[in-house]
Amino acid sequence: MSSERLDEVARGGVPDWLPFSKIKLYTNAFVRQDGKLLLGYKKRGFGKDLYNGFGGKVEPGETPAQAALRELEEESGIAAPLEHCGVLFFVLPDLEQAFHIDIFRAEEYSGAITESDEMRPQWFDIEPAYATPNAKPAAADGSPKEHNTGLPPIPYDQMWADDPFWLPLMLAGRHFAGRADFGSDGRLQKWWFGAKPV
Ligand SMILES: COc1nc(N)nc2c1ncn2[C@H]1C[C@H](O)[C@@H](COP(=O)(O)OP(=O)(O)OP(=O)(O)O)O1
Repeated sequence: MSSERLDEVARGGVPDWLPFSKIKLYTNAFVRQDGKLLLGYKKRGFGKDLYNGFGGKVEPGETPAQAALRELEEESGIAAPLEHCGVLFFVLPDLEQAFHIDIFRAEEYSGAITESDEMRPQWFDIEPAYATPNAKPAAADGSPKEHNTGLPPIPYDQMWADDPFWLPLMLAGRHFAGRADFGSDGRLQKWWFGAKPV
């Protein structure tokens, strides 16, 4: 991401950021198509039982973009023309390492979506009203709105607590960056998110 200033989108929590002694590089990739967002239900390991994009550690000798393509294929069976759209940094109290995560997105894919040992892929509705957490779909006259896709909404209540801050930015086509520090209860304890001006 360029050094252009970001507009602050959200900030909150306690005064001080958590310390960390090591940074590990990760990726996370999101594919959307025809009003749908593909997420994976994590079946094991870190983030088990949460929905997320497809991603993991950047291996030695790989660029983040190469790692993102590899992880997407390994975890969901598909290939996609991924574009970099954001950077996130997370610190958890019980982990020595901090997470530096390059986020990628694509609007098309090839191959057959396939469940892996790690992830069970599932499509969700990204009807604009659902792009923000807790939003209820409504027509212009206020009546409940039919879904075009018939799919469930993005399951923010089964995702990491940071996701409601930046996922809507990604869905809106913004470039973003942010940091979130977690408490030992799994809740956010301090956060900041920003996006490139539109
Ligand atoms: C702490 O907050 C987080 N929020 C979100 N939205 N995503 C996160 C957070 N912390 C980690 N992640 C992402 C980063 C990666 O995409 C995955 C974790 O990757 P994993 O540990 O599964 O890495 P792999 O290389 O696939 O692991 P294996 O060794 O099991 O193959 O979560």
